[in-house]
Amino acid sequence: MTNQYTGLYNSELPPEGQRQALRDGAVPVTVYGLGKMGLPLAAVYAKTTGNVVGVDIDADVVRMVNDGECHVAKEPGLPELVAEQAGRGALRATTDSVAAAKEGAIHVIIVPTPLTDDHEPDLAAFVAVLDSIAAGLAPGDMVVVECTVPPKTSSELVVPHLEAKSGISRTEFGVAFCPERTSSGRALQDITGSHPKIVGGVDTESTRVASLVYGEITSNEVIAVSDATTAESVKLFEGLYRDVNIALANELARIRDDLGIDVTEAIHAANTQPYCDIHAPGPGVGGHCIPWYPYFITSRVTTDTPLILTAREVNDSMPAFTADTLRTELSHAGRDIETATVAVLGVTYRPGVAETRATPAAGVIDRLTEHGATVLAVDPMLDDDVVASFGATPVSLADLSAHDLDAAVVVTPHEEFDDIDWAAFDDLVVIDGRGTLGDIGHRVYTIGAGPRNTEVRHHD
Ligand SMILES: NC(=O)C1=CN([C@@H]2O[C@H](COP(=O)(O)OP(=O)(O)OC[C@H]3O[C@@H](n4cnc5c(N)ncnc54)[C@H](O)[C@@H]3O)[C@@H](O)[C@H]2O)C=CC1
Ligand SMILES: CC(=O)N[C@@H]1[C@@H](OP(=O)(O)OP(=O)(O)OC[C@H]2O[C@@H](n3ccc(=O)[nH]c3=O)[C@H](O)[C@@H]2O)O[C@H](C(=O)O)[C@@H](O)[C@@H]1O
Repeated sequence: MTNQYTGLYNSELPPEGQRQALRDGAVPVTVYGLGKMGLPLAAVYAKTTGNVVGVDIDADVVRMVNDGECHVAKEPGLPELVAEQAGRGALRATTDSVAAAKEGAIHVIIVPTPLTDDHEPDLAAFVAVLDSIAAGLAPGDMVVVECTVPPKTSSELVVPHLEAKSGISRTEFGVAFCPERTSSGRALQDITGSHPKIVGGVDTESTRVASLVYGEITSNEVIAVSDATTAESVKLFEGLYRDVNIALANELARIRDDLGIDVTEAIHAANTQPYCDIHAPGPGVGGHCIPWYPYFITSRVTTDTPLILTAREVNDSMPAFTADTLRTELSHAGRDIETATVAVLGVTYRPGVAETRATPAAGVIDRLTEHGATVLAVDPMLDDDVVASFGATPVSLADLSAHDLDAAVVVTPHEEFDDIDWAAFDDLVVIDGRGTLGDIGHRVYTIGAGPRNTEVRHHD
């Protein structure tokens, strides 16, 4: 197997020669995973290097990329970039991961690293990619891990696994953890410059190569930390910080009725102090990142982590709190949730992102069902079968007013909900999960802010 390319690890070229080789396409890049994060990343690598092959197990994704189409919704600039890079031959896609590994000199891994039901990191897809890379690894290659992994994965799994499976000494290839710090909906700007890029290698040469590569990808600074485990921890700490601070906001929202204030108003005022950054309360914490990353730490340490786990308990309690609050508000209005028809608005984990992993809507639907309610659900980004899989009756936004609703719960405020004609409904009781509703002419309880417009109405 000979690769007519320049491997950067232990390269004898001077640094500027390495950068030029990268920009000239003489350092082929293989990106494993072409999803919400992998496709924008591959497209940016293609724009920078002109020589990227993307790997995905989903043949439809591969076909669309090769046709210059973008399967990721609501990513500004991405459809144009994919079309442009595929059109000029800078970005190709394949399901043949081994063939693609043999072509690559830089291997970028950005496949799902989910959690099992018993809160263990599930690295099956990640290891499958390692096996493919091992089959195509060559001396001088660089492996870049962008998907979030537990601490020590790069040094204690990636390196020995690749060395054993490829037969190539660990002294001949590089491995670095370079976390994806991207938010859906702003992927291209996040990948190319919103934040400094963190890189951490399993050895000095790996850190050097990762710094050189990302110096060409981002317009922001590249922060080289001490090693790969430090970089893995940076990514997880960011997520832990977010989860714990959302939990504080949620706990404050739970005591809102005791205090009799608008807690979100108090949070906004408190945050005018530069040392205070209390996050926003809501119906729960979803996605395959923030609610899962804490377990990437707790599953790997022996020391007790009461704060991390308590924050998870608080955040996981919010879907039930939301449904229980609706039951209370209906009761205050003289109505019984057991005979109520309730519409859950928004099933994805956050607006504008077609992702349902760990969505709070699941817990809200479950608890409403436990209370005996008839539960409908609306989500403009999801197919009916996906919505139905959560145990609710799917309803289109257009048909919603045809239903005799008693209540609604806004879990995920998609922008399409701004057009709802609330006047078309009689005497609703509404839970506003994210504080996005204005004066809609119905009784509303906003998580964190509390009830408004509560004068009793006669329900015919
Ligand atoms: N979604 C986000 O906001 C962020 C995610 N991340 C990290 O990136 C990872 C991926 O996230 P997303 O792109 O959102 O996931 P996604 O589910 O949107 O896309 C994953 C893609 O990988 C493909 N895939 C699965 N197994 C594969 C395999 N063995 N080989 C090749 N392709 C495979 C899937 O077909 C899919 O197209 C996450 O698990 C997380 O660790 C990091 C920062 C942000
Ligand atoms: C530290 C941080 O801000 N991480 C970001 C986060 O993005 P993600 O797509 O998971 O969305 P998110 O805004 O964190 O929201 C996660 C969940 O938490 C909820 N949420 C968020 C912020 C808040 O104040 N209150 C709240 O309840 C959201 O509704 C959602 O259900 O996780 C991404 C990741 O690591 O995958 C990361 O790249 C992103 O930069």
